[in-house]
Amino acid sequence: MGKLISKGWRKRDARVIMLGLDFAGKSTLLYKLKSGQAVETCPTVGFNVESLQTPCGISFTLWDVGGQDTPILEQFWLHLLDSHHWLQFVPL
Ligand SMILES: Nc1nc2c(ncn2[C@@H]2O[C@H](COP(=O)(O)OP(=O)(O)OP(=O)(O)O)[C@@H](O)[C@H]2O)c(=O)[nH]1
Ligand SMILES: [Mg+2]
Repeated sequence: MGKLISKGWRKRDARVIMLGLDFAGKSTLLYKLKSGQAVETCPTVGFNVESLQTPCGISFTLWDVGGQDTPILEQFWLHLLDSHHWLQFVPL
């Protein structure tokens, strides 16, 4: 995200998908960024979505995807793979 906030970046909004194994700390990071505080989390079923704005006016939509294998997560991946719109935000 630091790169997006740097001077040369002109787009004013970004969508970020947070991926990682279960218990890696994704939701903790999401809510820390959102509220500035460490919050107690539960294992994510499906995904959490939060929006936040930096002081310099860049909007982020953060998708925190649960690391555990669930049918909801499978649906999410199918939706992601079906959508070129989302694929452009997946780092390679
Ligand atoms: N020591 C330490 N513990 C952390 C840190 N970040 C998260 N945790 C703890 O790790 C556990 C899992 O954190 P979550 O944020 O729920 O992990 P997650 O990646 O969202 O897990 P899933 O939702 O199952 O995919 C929690 O008990 C957190 O308190 C960290 O930086 N240091
Ligand atoms: Mg989680």
